[in-house]
Amino acid sequence: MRIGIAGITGRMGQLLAEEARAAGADLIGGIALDAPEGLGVPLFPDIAAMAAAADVVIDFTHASTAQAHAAAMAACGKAWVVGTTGLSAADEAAVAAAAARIPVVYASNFSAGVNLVLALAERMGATLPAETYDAEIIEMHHRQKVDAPSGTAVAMGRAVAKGRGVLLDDVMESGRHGHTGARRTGAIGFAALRGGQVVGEHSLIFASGTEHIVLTHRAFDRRTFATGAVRAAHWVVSQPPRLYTMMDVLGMA
Ligand SMILES: NC(=O)C1=CN([C@@H]2O[C@H](COP(=O)(O)OP(=O)(O)OC[C@H]3O[C@@H](n4cnc5c(N)ncnc54)[C@H](OP(=O)(O)O)[C@@H]3O)[C@@H](O)[C@H]2O)C=CC1
Ligand SMILES: O=C(O)C1=N[C@H](C(=O)O)C[C@H](O)C1
Repeated sequence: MRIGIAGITGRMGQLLAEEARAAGADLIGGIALDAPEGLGVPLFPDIAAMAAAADVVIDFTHASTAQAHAAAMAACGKAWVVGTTGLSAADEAAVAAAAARIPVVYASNFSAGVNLVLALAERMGATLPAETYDAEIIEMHHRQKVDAPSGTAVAMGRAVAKGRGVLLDDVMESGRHGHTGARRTGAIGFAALRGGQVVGEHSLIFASGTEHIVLTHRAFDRRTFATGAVRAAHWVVSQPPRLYTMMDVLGMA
């Protein structure tokens, strides 16, 4: 299988290149915003040129690329694994539109552990009444991270909202500051911390007047995301056009 990597110079891109090779794939090269000389892998001028030479493109770049990459991938007709976070509603609509023509796995987190937490989060949302259990999500990441709250935190919030039969957009309270008033019943709260080189930590808290339940996931090595994304690439390349998640790849959907 021929894999191309969008964002090959990045923290994730470098590990994706290692993991693609370790999994026996043919790493055809990558693209970056401003790649240095002597990277040791072929660099393509843009995603369309790379996709033309690949069977599947793994994309961990920046949200600003999402709409252009979606259009280029749909036109090329190749499979696409998207790990970029911080996508707007319009960006996500563009990814979904591309998935009408090509198979796409789009996931905010490719670790198996987080995807199990997402399944549990939906179940807890469905089971624990919103009137009694306040849902709050805390995440911490490295100082270089550019989007907040993290894609994983948003996915956790969406899972809880789905379990409660509401839309996250209608109940999200993010980054409280100043005279906020009392907490709204049924709100799902978010707090984002940034510092040092934290790979990724997420806690989902359900707090009632008499008990707290906390689900915590800690990633110690971002290789867990890279191995998951390469696994998704091997899986998606033989799937029909559709928008898939990592839960589909893991057989948890
Ligand atoms: N879904 C998941 O499991 C995970 C998702 N992520 C997400 O992946 C993304 C990348 O993270 P990370 O590797 O830490 O970030 P980095 O900043 O380390 O790397 C970003 C990469 O994207 C490239 N890039 C940026 N803008 C463009 C552009 N316009 N066109 C082409 N390439 C571009 C950069 O190129 P250059 O070096 O030239 O600037 C670089 O190669 C983030 O959105 C992050 O949240 C991260 C970890 C896990
Ligand atoms: O930017 C990161 O590093 C990470 N981003 C993803 C997210 O936004 O959830 C996944 C992981 O937490 C690391």
